[in-house]
Amino acid sequence: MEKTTVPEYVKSQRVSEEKIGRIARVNGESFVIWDEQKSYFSQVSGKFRYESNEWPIIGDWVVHKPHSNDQAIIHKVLNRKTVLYRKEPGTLHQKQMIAANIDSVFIVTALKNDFNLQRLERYVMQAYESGAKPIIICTKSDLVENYDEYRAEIENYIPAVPVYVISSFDGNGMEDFMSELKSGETYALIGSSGVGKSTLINQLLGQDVLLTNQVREQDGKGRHTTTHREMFLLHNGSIVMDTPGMREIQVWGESESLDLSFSDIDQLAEDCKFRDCEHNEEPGCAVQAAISNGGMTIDRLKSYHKLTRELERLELKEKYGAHRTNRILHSPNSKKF
Ligand SMILES: Nc1nc2c(ncn2[C@@H]2O[C@H](COP(=O)(O)OP(=O)(O)OP(=O)(O)O)[C@@H](O)[C@H]2O)c(=O)[nH]1
Ligand SMILES: [Zn+2]
Repeated sequence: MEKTTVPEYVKSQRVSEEKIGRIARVNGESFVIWDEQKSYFSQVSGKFRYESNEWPIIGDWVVHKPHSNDQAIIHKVLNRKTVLYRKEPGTLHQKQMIAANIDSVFIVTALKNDFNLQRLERYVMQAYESGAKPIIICTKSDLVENYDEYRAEIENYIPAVPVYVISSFDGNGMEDFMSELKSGETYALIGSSGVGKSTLINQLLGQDVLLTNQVREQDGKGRHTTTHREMFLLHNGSIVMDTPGMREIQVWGESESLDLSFSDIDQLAEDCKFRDCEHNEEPGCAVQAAISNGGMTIDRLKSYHKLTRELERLELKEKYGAHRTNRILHSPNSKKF
């Protein structure tokens, strides 16, 4: 039976003798909570259901009241430290909360086939957006000879984000990567389907808890979609979340997270002649100068521009609604993206 330790930022929200626990599994309207003594199956209270327009999400700290040995009612969700979002499927710009109170997001990519620097960069933005720290993990190093070249390419393209290269098959890099995991910290994995997220979680757990694609293929059932979200306690006391539904890339958010993931461009831009330099044709542009003298690649600037435009578009949508925005964006005078 799993239990957990309540951190200070959560304890400080406790009123008198309230019991605090953490949502460790979400399956529709059923939850599993871990508290400091034990775990409970639980549901939200009638009042919560009536008054709140948001359901608890995986990783949430909640106030709960046990009503039997293994059952409890959830009364309140406590303030979240970080929230990981995705775009609501089938909508243009609605955000859906996926997971809460994550310390670091593992951005998982597989070497060789899945490798795409721009896509990685977007995942990094998504992580910054959540408030958590991004960490890049390249899996399947056993499939390539030159994995250090891949690592160098990423480190060069996305500075200031740690990169780990691992193989769940031959164990390469695993020790180094596992030393990154700290007791009491919460990690979520995101990345495309098939990159090896479930395999990695099984490795970390030391047992096959999650079904991997390989198993699904072997048992003839093919791909199946996991609908529940769950977190796992590792032997060293850290927590890893499986968050199905984080497979696709979406971009949204505020320009602030753009600045964070493009800190290199940001830094150069301080020397641009104009404060509002867009680093195109402006005179005295330090970013263009860096490109000329080989200090930065043109691709990097291109993806910066692309993301800037996507974010602007999103902000417009949020401001005016999709219908109006489409008209603005598709009017003959507007830039096409
Ligand atoms: N060669 C190699 N294959 C791996 C490695 N890790 C996972 N795989 C294989 O890659 C396939 C996909 O792995 P999964 O762990 O199911 O991938 P996933 O990211 O969880 O996929 P979804 O659940 O669809 O998101 C399986 O066939 C694994 O056996 C690795 O380190 N090396
Ligand atoms: Zn400039």
